[in-house]
Amino acid sequence: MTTPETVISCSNVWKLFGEKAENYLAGMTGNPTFDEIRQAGYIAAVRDVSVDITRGEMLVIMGLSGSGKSTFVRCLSRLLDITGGTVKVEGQDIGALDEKELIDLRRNKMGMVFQSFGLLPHRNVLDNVAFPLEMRGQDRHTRRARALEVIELVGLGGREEYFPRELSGGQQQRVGIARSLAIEPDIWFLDEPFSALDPLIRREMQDEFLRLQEMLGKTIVFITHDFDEALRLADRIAIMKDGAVEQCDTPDKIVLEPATEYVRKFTEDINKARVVHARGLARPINGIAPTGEPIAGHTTIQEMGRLLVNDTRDLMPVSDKNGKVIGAMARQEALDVLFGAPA
Ligand SMILES: Nc1ncnc2c1ncn2[C@@H]1O[C@H](COP(=O)(O)OP(=O)(O)OP(=O)(O)O)[C@@H](O)[C@H]1O
Repeated sequence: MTTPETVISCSNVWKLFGEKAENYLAGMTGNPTFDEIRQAGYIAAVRDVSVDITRGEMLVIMGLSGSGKSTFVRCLSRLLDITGGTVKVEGQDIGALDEKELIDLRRNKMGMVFQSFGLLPHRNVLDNVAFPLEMRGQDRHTRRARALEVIELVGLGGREEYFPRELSGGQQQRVGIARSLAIEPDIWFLDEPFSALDPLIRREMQDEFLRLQEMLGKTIVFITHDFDEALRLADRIAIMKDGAVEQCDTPDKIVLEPATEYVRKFTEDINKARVVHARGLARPINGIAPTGEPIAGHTTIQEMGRLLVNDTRDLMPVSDKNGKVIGAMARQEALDVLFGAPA
């Protein structure tokens, strides 16, 4: 098995707001809480965060308002300078880049989408999408061809001549997405891109987004404060509180094994059967392999509800997407997730 390649690596990242924050951080002893730091006159927007993001992964950052999500993601592209720690992008310490190198990195490797769509009102869809290519100095013909391609990709083919005011919120956000895709970024930062949309459109956009990701396989950091959205999209979820990451894990792990009381509270109202997959319950096979038809690892417990109830096996083999058996799932454990484990 090949080890996944790390694209972004954060080690002990701190971002404090306040006068001479570096000095305060350098003199800091122990592990002060968010409130203790505030009493000293600083806001600890990001507190000692270490996380690696691998190629093609979708990491969803979630947490309540003010927990540090946007600040953290801004540190990853050095839109904000960090107070302590290191952020490496493809092995390069971005704190060591000069202004020009930084602009090149952002222009060539990184795409960003924000909640406020940020479209240029006097430009039509085509010209909005082509804008970053224009900034790169590409000729008219090349930018038009690329813009048309991504407009098609996000499902807005035929609306190239429309102006933002003639589009719905969902369509405007598609333009925002197309614009950030135009430059073919390897790394994509999305800060609550769907939160201004009404629930139905939001769900449609999530489906659309999953479809796009299936095709493009980008490395994505996606912020949301909607847990359902996080569960639908994420390979891993990082839950932030007071600037720190409480847990960074797969959705299955987050709901099955919350690392802290805070995470447990976050997950308590979630229908676990909808989130947990067969692969999340699969354990390595010791001794005799279970028999019978394997369960596909990506099946949720909810999807296999009927099978679980009717099957008689204690242990069921679980397979990966190539059909290879990767472990065994105890049927009782899956039934406990389905019906809620007895207290
Ligand atoms: N420029 C700034 N100066 C001082 N404090 C700031 C600044 N930017 C953010 N903060 C503070 O840092 C903390 C984290 O803010 P941040 O915007 O990262 O949170 P968030 O989780 O993204 O919130 P939201 O979901 O509301 O966008 C908050 O306490 C905020 O008030």
